[in-house]
Amino acid sequence: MGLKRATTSLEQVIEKAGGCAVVDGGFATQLERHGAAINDPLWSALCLIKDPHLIEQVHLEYLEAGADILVTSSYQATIPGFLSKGLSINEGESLLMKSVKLAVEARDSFWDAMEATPEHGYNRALVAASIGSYGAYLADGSEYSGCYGPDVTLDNLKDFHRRRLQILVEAGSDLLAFETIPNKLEAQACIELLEEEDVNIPSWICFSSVDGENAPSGESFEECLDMINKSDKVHAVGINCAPPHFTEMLICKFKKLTDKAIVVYPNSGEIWDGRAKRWLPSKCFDDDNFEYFARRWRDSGASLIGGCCRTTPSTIAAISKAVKENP
Ligand SMILES: C[S+](C)CC[C@H](N)C(=O)O
Ligand SMILES: N[C@@H](CCS)C(=O)O
Ligand SMILES: [Zn+2]
Repeated sequence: MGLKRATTSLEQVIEKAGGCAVVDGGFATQLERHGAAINDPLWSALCLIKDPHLIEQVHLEYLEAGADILVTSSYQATIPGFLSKGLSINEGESLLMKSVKLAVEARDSFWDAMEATPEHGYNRALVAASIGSYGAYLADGSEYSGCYGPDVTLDNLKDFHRRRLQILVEAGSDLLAFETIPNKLEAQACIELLEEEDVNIPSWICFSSVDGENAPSGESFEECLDMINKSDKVHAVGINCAPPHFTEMLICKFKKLTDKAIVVYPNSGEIWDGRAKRWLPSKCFDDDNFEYFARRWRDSGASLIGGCCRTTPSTIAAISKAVKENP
């Protein structure tokens, strides 16, 4: 599944970016800054139904900020999620496709404009299809706990992810971004699915972390990465939507555990209240902190760096400046 030509493109984009490519920032965050109301079980995926133009606009804003990789709006977009809104399977599948098309269109129109601009300094971005964890779909904050209960099996998780993954690949994404994976079982489901579906575009698997040491389930990253290392379908592994204070420590840990590329895109440091569906203030990084630490993260061995929730295009501009202008 997927076009063979894309298999090396993640490595190429890293190389073209000078050894460290920039991932975009908080997607839902930027939708909200434009006024989108997403306090809903579908969260940012609600905009696929209500305001697709805004999705394209946010992608363009991250491209302008210097993102080499755009992550699609499909984090919390799932067929069961759309069904529970009263949509049909066909409509749900079309919305998933649309999440890729919107990012591809933004990337292509931005790149056409840049190619006509002398000395623009941008790279042609890749489109990474977001595959949010099962916990994201549950919409109860369990992507930060990994507690799916005793009834959720490996097969349940594979069934949950399978159709969305097929659609996102078929829609023409350049890579797959598994995001906020909170436990080993779900990472195993992702790996087995990549194999079973014979996915030929690259993918990364990002875990969340709440203690800066382990996966949220309490399972060690040693055991998670041991398993991931055996899969050649996974090109990069890392952490997203964890506090930035943990990032350097986790890069150093991951460096010892894998030869795969390391991807980090932390949130601002604020804490998600899954029940109230809002961010609680906590020790935070501002854009200057991101600029300073992004360089350290790169020097510690990360080759894909961006931001997650509560980061914005100005954060990504700061990261881009840090990692590209300071070799
Ligand atoms: C990355 S979290 C902030 C996304 C929202 C969460 N899955 C929820 O619906 O509560
Ligand atoms: N790609 C998603 C991740 C949420 S944790 C977003 O930025 O909204
Ligand atoms: Zn996030």
